[in-house]
Amino acid sequence: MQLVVDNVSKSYGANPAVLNGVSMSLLEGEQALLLGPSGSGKSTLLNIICGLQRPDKGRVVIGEQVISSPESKSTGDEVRRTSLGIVFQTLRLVSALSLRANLELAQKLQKGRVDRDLIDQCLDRLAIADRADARPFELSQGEAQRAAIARAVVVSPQLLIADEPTSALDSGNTERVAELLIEMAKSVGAGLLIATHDERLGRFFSKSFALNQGEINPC
Ligand SMILES: Nc1ncnc2c1ncn2[C@@H]1O[C@H](COP(=O)(O)OP(=O)(O)OP(=O)(O)O)[C@@H](O)[C@H]1O
Repeated sequence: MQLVVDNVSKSYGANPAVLNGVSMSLLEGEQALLLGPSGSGKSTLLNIICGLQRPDKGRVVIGEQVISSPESKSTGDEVRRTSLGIVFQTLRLVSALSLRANLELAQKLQKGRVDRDLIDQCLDRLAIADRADARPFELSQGEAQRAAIARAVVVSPQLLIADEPTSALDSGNTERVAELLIEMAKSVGAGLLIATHDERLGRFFSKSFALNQGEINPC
C-alpha cells in the first residue's frame, strides 16, 4: 500500500516549524529509514502518518485514503485498523495481559478475529514463544521490544511503522531487531518505515530520508 506524505507542516506554540513542508513517499511493500537527531520531529511525522496527530498544512495518503489533513477527523481510525501496524517508541503493551493476550487483543481490535497460527509463527520468529504467558513487566527490555514488534505484525498490516525500535538496545541487539523488522515486514508483505537517530541502521536500507530543521531530504 503506497504512502504519500504531501507538503506536511506542523508547529507547536514554542516550537515553530517542527515540520516545514515535508514530502516523501513509499511504494507498496517498500522499506525505508527516517533518520534524524533527537528532537528533529521524527515522532511528530510518524504520528501524523498514522493519523494520530493532525498536520497544520499538507496531507498524508495511504493507499487511496487520506489518513491525515488539517480537516481530518475520524478517517484515520479506519485506515489504522485495516492497514497499519505500529511499534511505538514507548511500546504501549497492556500490562495486565500476558504477551499472548496482548497479541490476541490487537488482532480482535484490528481484524475482528484471532489467528493463533500467525501469533505462534511470529512468537517463534521473534524468539519469544517461551515468554508467551509472561506479562510485559516480566519481560526483559529486548523481549518487550520484540513483543511490541510481534503485536504490530500479527495484524498483517500493509504498512509497518516503527518509532525508535532500537533506542534501548546495544549494538548487537539493534542489528538483530532491524533485521527482524525487515524480515517480519516482508513475511506479511508490508511496507516498512523505521524512525531512528541511529545511522548504523542505514546499511540495512536502500532508501533513507533525513529529517533536519523541519526539512526532509533523501540520503
Ligand atoms: N505535544 C507537543 N507540544 C509541544 N512541543 C512538542 C510536542 N511534541 C513534540 N514537541 C517538540 O517538537 C520537537 C520534535 O519532537 P519529536 O518528538 O517529534 O522529535 P523526535 O525526532 O521524535 O525526537 P526523539 O528522537 O528525541 O524522540 C521537539 O522539540 C519536541 O520538544
